[in-house]
Amino acid sequence: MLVTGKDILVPARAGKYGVGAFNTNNMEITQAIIHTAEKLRSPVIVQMSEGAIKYGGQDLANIVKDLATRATVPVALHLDHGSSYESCLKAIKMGFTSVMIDASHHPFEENVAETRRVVEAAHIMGISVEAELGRLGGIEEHIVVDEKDAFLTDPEEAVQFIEQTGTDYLAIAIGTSHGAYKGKGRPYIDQARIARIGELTTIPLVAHGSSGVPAEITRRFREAGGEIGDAVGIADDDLREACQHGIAKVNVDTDLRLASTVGIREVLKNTPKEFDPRKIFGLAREVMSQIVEHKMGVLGSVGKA
Ligand SMILES: O=C(COP(=O)(O)O)N(O)CCCCOP(=O)(O)O
Ligand SMILES: [Ca+2]
Ligand code: NA
Ligand SMILES: [Zn+2]
Repeated sequence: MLVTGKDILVPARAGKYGVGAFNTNNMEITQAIIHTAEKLRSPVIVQMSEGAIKYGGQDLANIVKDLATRATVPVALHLDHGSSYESCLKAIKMGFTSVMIDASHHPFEENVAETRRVVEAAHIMGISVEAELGRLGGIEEHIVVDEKDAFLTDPEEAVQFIEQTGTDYLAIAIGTSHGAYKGKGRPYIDQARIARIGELTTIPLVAHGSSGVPAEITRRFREAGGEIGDAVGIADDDLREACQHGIAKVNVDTDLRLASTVGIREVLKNTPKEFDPRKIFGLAREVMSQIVEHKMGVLGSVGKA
């Protein structure tokens, strides 16, 4: 059933488990996410960035909404990294049941003001809101936040921010970053900071940049002709621990990008005579489903629907 993000995340925070928020850009990715959630009896969030909306538009949103509505588990359709009030309202008009207003690159007061506007409008329409305080390293949706400017979320500021905005859940900067290159060795994640914010707040917390970039996937990626450097993602144990301290929404896009590319490259490499799109995209869907299954197991959302 199609529900709001709050319907999914409030129980997750209370139950100390994480719910995967997986980005989609086409039908096969959407099927891999929602069919796997049904198979595992797991709630799930399907999210579209502004880039995905540009790419798939209402067509893609309708595919997600239809699968979500017919799904036997709770599914929310979420706008990822909404860059403006207008963008959030447009997404709500398209049928999204959850929207992120990402104003975290603005000074505190501006972020509060922009977030409040979205919260007021979204709540009138029964839609829940994700806001962000603090900056991830790496490439943010609209700006490059280089390491020295990246700043982690201040726990006391987070309390103020939540009180002043009424946001339903909060993305916090805890050392993670978007993309396949999250650092050398074991990427840094500030568990003490998560725990502190979790102690001081009650709303669900959101971890961006949570792809694990599994070694098996990068090995297959190279093996099938792809080129990727020493990519590394967040360790499964670090994600598990973060969900014990208040992280309830866990954003994953890169792992699905890598998995779908592995599937496509392997078909093209191993069966050069193949040109049936169902074969070419079918293996990608299968590899992505395996990734979604693994992630739901790590986060503890299996059987929670
Ligand atoms: O936190 C994450 C994903 O983190 P990850 O990179 O670790 O998977 N996200 O919010 C996904 C961001 C995707 C935006 O990319 P496009 O604009 O190209 O659609
Ligand atoms: Ca941001
Ligand atoms: Na988001
Ligand atoms: Zn993100």
